[in-house]
Amino acid sequence: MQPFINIEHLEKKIDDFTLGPIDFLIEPGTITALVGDNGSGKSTLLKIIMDLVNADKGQIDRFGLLEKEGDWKKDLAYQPQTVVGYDAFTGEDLHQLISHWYPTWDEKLFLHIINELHVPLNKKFGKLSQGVQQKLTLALTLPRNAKVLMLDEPTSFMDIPSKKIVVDLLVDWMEKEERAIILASHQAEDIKKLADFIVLLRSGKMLGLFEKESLTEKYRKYWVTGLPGFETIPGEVFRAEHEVISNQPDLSEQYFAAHDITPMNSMTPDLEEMITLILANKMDM
Ligand SMILES: Nc1ncnc2c1ncn2[C@@H]1O[C@H](COP(=O)(O)OP(=O)(O)OP(=O)(O)O)[C@@H](O)[C@H]1O
Repeated sequence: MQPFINIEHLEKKIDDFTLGPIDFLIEPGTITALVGDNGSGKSTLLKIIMDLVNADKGQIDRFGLLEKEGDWKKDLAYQPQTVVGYDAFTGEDLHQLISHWYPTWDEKLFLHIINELHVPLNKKFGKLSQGVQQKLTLALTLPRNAKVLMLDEPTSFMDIPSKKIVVDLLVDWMEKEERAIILASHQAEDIKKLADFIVLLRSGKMLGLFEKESLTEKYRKYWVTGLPGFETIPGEVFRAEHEVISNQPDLSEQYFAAHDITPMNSMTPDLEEMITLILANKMDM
């Protein structure tokens, strides 16, 4: 199946910051999370995909159309981290304006989101709290029914119950047609629940595109005392005082047995921990 978006050798320099080279595909039916430390280039990458910022090198193929050709914008719905120009309008004003621009607008879905997230439509956007602004913005983005939804930190200001509702709304939205989501997020729970793939960015460099499970499944974390400090055990990719993470648990456990070492406990490491270690460059990949 043809990918919705194909990004090849993309690079962008802004002052002393360099994004890229970036290479990845967005396939129909997938959710990809862009994850990286602050200032790693997630928002810039989304803006380049949306053609709001020009890249210096590389190319983006959107729905089979290269670069600037064709009318692809209706197929890409983008929710920026901060929306500009909404403040003076009420939710209802924005609803009327935006729903008219999109022939595929799903009014039922809009009303459902407003209802689920308790968004008042009679107040000016600028007077709403940041969390409610995010809810209203999502309600004005999701019903456009684009093929690809690009969300930049969509739940960062929301309360915990609302974040859960948004995850459910996005899962439902994905199920209706062949669609895809690109999500820039620092929210570990959203990433865990939603992402199929994770693009890791560190200071503008793409560390890779990982299947979410691949970041945890093959690893095992052991709590262990009595390890020789001078020797790396088979499979070891990370060590702290009484912790070892291994990418070859069988070999590590053979080593423990051969050296009369009994781990106090072991478990599959948490996704958040693995991402933290990789971004901090503390783990051998
Ligand atoms: N308009 C701009 N002018 C100057 N520098 C910019 C501009 N936009 C982005 N940058 C720089 O580009 C880099 C990447 O910023 P970007 O906002 O893309 O990161 P991010 O990963 O989205 O960060 P965060 O997680 O904090 O939202 C930063 O160093 C930032 O200062």
